[in-house]
Amino acid sequence: MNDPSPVLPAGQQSLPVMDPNLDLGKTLFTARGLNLWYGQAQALRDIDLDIAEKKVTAFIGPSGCGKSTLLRCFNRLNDLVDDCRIEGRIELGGENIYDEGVDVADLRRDVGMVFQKPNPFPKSIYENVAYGLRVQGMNRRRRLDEAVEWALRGAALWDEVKDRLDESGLSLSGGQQQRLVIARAIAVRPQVILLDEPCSALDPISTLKVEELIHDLAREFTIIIVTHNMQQAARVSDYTAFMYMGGMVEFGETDQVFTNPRAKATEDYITGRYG
Ligand SMILES: Nc1ncnc2c1ncn2[C@@H]1O[C@H](COP(=O)(O)OP(=O)(O)OP(=O)(O)O)[C@@H](O)[C@H]1O
Repeated sequence: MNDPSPVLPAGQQSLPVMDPNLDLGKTLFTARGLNLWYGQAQALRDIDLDIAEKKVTAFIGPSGCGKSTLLRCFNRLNDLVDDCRIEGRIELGGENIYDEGVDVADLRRDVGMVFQKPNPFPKSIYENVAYGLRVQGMNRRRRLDEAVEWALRGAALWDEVKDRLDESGLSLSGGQQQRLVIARAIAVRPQVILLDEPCSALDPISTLKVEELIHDLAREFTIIIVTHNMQQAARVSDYTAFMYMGGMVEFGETDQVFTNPRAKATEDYITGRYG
């Protein structure tokens, strides 16, 4: 019988996941030996991965391969899942974020997250963005005004909402809501923004706006994005990680992964042979 697993080309027993010539520049996260189980089911297997600072890294792969699970490891969101067990380490600034004593609230402030479906609070546009700043103790109106404007400009939304800041965030279109949520995430000036399929609920024009935004945000923030959309990964990311069945099959510069994949499984996936 032929090998039913497309993870490795026939006859190839192991493949260095990372391109040996890859130069990531400064790395922000270093994940080593990461394994994760939901109950008895293993969802991540021996993941080693470096995330470059102020670049966009995309996770791609077929449904259920573990992309969102891996993304949620970077802000310990999986801690909230009963029965989830994690082994291995992820270092941020030399410190293992899974060490006992790490303040998870601090970590999540430093590593913001935006989900698939826009989720503004049922509050005004202004208060949506000011929320995290108020939690941090910023109360002076002038400073809040400046920070809200900065975040809305950063999320490419200011011009569309500057005259309606007191209206509900829920009154915005889906694409505007997603940019509002991005403004809320960047307002507290995290180092990292995790994006879990941020465009999958958006129309093509809103998608384009958010993609342009991702590109601009990478000047200031480190971005990790999960996407089903391979064209999107190719358009927005500097580095791409291809996952399959909980494992990391290939990681490299996005151009290389899409034009000259090293693993046959990557090639099969990006040419649509499975997915
Ligand atoms: N909270 C959970 N409890 C139990 N199992 C889970 C949980 N979340 C994910 N899983 C399982 O872990 C595996 C990986 O799921 P994950 O959502 O990370 O994959 P994905 O690649 O992001 O998938 P998709 O592209 O469909 O969103 C799947 O088998 C999924 O059923």
